[in-house]
Amino acid sequence: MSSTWGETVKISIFGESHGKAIGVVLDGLPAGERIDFDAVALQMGRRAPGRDSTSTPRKESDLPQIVSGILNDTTTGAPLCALIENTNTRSGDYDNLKLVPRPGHADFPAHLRYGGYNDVRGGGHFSGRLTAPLVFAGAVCRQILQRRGIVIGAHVSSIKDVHDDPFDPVRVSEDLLTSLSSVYFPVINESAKQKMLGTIEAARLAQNSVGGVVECAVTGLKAGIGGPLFGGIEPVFSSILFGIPAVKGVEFGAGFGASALFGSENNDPYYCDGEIVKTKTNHAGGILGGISTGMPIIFRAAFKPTPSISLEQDSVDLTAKVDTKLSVHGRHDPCIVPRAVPVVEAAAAIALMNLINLQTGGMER
Ligand SMILES: Cc1cc2nc3c(=O)[nH]c(=O)nc-3n(C[C@H](O)[C@H](O)[C@H](O)COP(=O)(O)O)c2cc1C
Ligand SMILES: C=C(O[C@@H]1CC(C(=O)O)=C[C@@H](OP(=O)(O)O)[C@H]1O)C(=O)O
Repeated sequence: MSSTWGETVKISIFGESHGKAIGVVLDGLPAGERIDFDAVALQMGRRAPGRDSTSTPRKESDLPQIVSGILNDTTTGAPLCALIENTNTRSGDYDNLKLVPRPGHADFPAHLRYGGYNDVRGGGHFSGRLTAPLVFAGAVCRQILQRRGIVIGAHVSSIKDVHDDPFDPVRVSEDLLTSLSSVYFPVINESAKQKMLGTIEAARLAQNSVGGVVECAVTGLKAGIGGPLFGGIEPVFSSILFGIPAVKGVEFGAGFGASALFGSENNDPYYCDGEIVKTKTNHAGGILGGISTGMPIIFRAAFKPTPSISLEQDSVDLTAKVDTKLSVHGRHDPCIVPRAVPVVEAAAAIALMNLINLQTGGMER
């Protein structure tokens, strides 16, 4: 299983949901970067399971143990390794799933791909739990970026058919991103959140699940970062975002909506703000030709509804090769989206560290 991503700053995520621990090795970080571990814990806590009825009841403290790469709260330049223990596993929930795969989860294709040797407990290496080390890595990277004026924040843009207000793609402020990125279930319009909570609770009570969209913005990225074709901002961001379990769509700026506009509507007209060239609109989401324009980066990631639901569904018995019924019992998120917000922000931070390449002086301190 290849769970390594990145070139200049490489992350390697290891572990399984019901194994002893999960973790990450971060390679290529600049040395001499002070890391605020309270700020790291804040991000880990926003994603951690066991919060309330919007999340899985599995409780984990998700406190990272630093194995290497940090001395006196400062990066040494050596690979940074962090371990996160699994303390609250209930593997009996998965006894029957080895033989009867859950529709919508990775059980069946993973069984074929790994000859039945994959760990199905808790989803094994396919589990959303593996986003805990991703958030750790992102929490480290975002501090290094923040020191250079780059701020990342996201909100729950929709849950099923309930929508939050969108970001203003031209004027999204650092202050808004900072406040969104410090809380669980961030929204711009609090009244939308109440409706979203109702939608998640109704699905949970009906033994079902719902999906939704996370919208993320980045400010402070200077113009001229990125490149054409495969090394551009969109491909680099997309490849890490699609690595997040349950992500089924990624769009930048006006995204799919741009396909329904005239060129005259979609093009973002330029103007001079003193010495700085800006655009009056930002359908491009701050990216043209894979390169930053200096306007805010805006993108969205769509999450499918949680696959493990207790409603009865059709499955198969892989040993007897007969059709059967399955209702999944265990501890699952009725909706992945609220916990996935810090995961999307983390993926953006790691992607940006690769695009900027601090080792060759991409952005001044
Ligand atoms: C933060 C997070 C939490 C998740 N929680 C659950 C869960 O409780 N139950 C579940 O069946 N899937 C959950 N998932 C989704 C599955 O891990 C995912 O659907 C599965 O690995 C199959 O991958 P795919 O949907 O990308 O094809 C979660 C994903 C994330 C990112
Ligand atoms: C533990 C976490 O979420 C888990 C993600 C997950 C899945 O299939 O993705 C299934 C559940 O695992 P378990 O059955 O062991 O409770 C969730 O609780 C976490 O995110 O830290």
